[in-house]
Amino acid sequence: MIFKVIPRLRLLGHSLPATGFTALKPGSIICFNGSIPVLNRVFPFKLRFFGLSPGSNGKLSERSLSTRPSRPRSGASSKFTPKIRGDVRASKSLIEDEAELSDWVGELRTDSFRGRLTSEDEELDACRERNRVRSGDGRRNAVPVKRRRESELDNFRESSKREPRGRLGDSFSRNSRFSKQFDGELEDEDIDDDDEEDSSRNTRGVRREAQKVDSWKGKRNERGSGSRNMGNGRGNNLERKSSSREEEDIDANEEKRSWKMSGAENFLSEEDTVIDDDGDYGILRKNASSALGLEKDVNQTESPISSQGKSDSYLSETRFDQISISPLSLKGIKDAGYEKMTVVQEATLPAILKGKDVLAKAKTGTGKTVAFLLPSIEIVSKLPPVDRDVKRPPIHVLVICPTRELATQAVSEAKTLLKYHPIIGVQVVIGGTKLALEQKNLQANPCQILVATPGRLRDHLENTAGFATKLMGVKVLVLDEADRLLDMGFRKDIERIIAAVPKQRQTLLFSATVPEEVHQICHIALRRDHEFINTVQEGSGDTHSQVRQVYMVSPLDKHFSLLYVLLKEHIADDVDYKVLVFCTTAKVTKLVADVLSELNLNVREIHSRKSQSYRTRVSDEFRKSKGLILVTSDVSARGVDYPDVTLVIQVGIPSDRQQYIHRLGRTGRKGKEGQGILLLAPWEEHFLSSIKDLPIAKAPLPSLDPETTKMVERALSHVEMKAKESAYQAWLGYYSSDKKVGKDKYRLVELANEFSRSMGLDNPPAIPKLVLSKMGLGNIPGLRAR
Ligand SMILES: Nc1ncnc2c1ncn2[C@@H]1O[C@H](COP(=O)(O)OP(=O)(O)OP(=O)(O)O)[C@@H](O)[C@H]1O
Repeated sequence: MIFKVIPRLRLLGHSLPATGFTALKPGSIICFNGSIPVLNRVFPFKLRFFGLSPGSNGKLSERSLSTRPSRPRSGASSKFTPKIRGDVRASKSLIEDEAELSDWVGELRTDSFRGRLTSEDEELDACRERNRVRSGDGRRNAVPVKRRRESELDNFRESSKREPRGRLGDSFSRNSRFSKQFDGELEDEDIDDDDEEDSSRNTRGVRREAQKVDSWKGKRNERGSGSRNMGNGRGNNLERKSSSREEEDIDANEEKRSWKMSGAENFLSEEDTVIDDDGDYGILRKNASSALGLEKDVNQTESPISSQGKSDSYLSETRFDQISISPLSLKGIKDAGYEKMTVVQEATLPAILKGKDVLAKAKTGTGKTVAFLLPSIEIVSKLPPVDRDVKRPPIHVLVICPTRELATQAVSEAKTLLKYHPIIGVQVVIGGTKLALEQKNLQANPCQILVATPGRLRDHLENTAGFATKLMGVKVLVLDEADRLLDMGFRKDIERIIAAVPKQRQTLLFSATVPEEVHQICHIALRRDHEFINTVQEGSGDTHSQVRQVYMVSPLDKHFSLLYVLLKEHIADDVDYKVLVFCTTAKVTKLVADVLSELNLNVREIHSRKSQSYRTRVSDEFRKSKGLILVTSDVSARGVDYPDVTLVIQVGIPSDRQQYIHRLGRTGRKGKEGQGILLLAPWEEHFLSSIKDLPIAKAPLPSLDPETTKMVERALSHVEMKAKESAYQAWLGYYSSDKKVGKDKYRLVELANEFSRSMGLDNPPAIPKLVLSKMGLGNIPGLRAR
């Protein structure tokens, strides 16, 4: 049984030696000063039934808003990380992308405990498609918007006038949403057929290259206080692994594995808090000591923020043709329709072109991809051309993205910028596609820029002849969504990749969220003298002011109906609606999509259980569409650039604050308006404390008439039992890993059964005994074991 698990998980790679983390070694920091003048702008609030009036939320009115006019839309960790021999194992060695992190534990269990089951996803897709055709695009089912009772509105207006709440520290220390992504799903099967094939492939042939890397690695000096010196810091418990190979651990400990909290939240210390701002104009640069509270103001003269006064605007005043970039890049930029640089592009370009390592923080949808791609291309364009006869032409720029969708998107942006650079090639390597095909492509079309997901990159390192040698040519390493890539779910892969690229390189870390933990561990990748460039104005919050955020609290049994009504209201309100509905796990995503589809809404679903070709197809469709609802797991949470998303609904608690911000960031991109609704059950309200610095206000629940409730019940009764069973189990797994909810197992089971009833089930679905015991729920009354 164990041997069956290993190839499926592709745990054939070498593990890194034991690692821990050194104390904080921050580099210099630049941040955009909080005093940049701004013009407040109030956007019309579109969630009319909420009764929010502009500025009604004290926080909102206090925030600095964009000076740019709002363009109308055109046309309208591990809590369940397996513990192995007492060592916390938070990452699978070769996880391809973010979503797979949640899958692999479930997959492991499936294989370990029950053997493989058949997937029905594609059949359901076809069925959903039939439904869609039958029902048209869903718009004609729109019901008139129901008016809120006046008193309800008044009450809400009153309550939303309250003062903004104080700032609360990031919740990253809950050890990441990765932990929450463990969803306890056992029924799934259709992940990465190709990956499975990859994993069993060529494992012996791999060794040569891998050994080369390892022996080379051994000779390397430490990079700054770097990754090889991670055994001494706080949080050693996170990665206190011996150098034994990952699959060996799995073999030996299969029976001992338990899904417990890693305690990773303990690895931070409050004393390391960075103070970002001292209230001066311009750029405030901080060095390492400033991160400990001793700030050093060295206002930069070479790159003043010409966007002062527009701190919430994504565009700066600097045009691309005013800066020193190659004419070929400039032509590509022009063709892309970019005229002015975005604030983050303007702020980071000089530092990157100067050769600095950069950690950059900028809000969602503000052009970070171009910010790291453009200077990277400039760097490559200045390198001497690679001789055609070179057997293994070097890769000069390596971009790592946490999801396949994001990697594909980055490549597409790179191609746009490279349009007039005939001799610079770009390629992508991602999971879910044939490794052999990628190997062929890499061979046939040498590229200087490679975009990859971490797991697949490791696959190539270990399976593709000459690949390790090519990586020795890397001059620029980029970690997009850096906080995600540096958290426990990807850490091992990232460490392995960092070990495979030269120490003498430039490293760029970009994200919309840079929690304090990232400052503490970024030395894994960055030089000590790196610059932290923060374009998020102090006090403006990490989300966009033009995105109206509300939360609603309602008992679970109303969630399906409420979701339906919210969607119908929105559809009626905006003919060009484009909605993302985020769910907690892949299986819950599927269930919600099934229900909404039964309700004749125009729905697509996307999550890690879908084949890559399906994911690509749906993603492309949603990008181009209007009048569509995409029900999704966290595969769409980060980075994906769907234009003109009108509403983001998050059902249930996101895994952490960062995830909330990134999910919400799918709307309100490029300065556009957007709306966000967080739908919680009463016992999920504790999550609000982690986002209490954000301008989110409580909204009243839309009223549910008996007819709507009946319709939803009917729709639920049409959803396959198997989908409900899987969702129930996944739900249980997800919330078991929540610090608060999962603490009291008796209460957890009561809530799970409430969820079961909300799906219209009289009795909760039975769960395999072994799974229950692995989840620590063996003897809890209220669960049905089988
Ligand atoms: N200078 C520019 N002018 C206009 N549009 C731009 C510019 N640079 C990038 N864009 C566009 O802005 C959009 C958002 O860019 P991108 O996806 O890189 O944002 P991001 O900051 O990485 O967002 P996220 O944090 O969600 O990943 C893209 O459609 C991109 O093509």
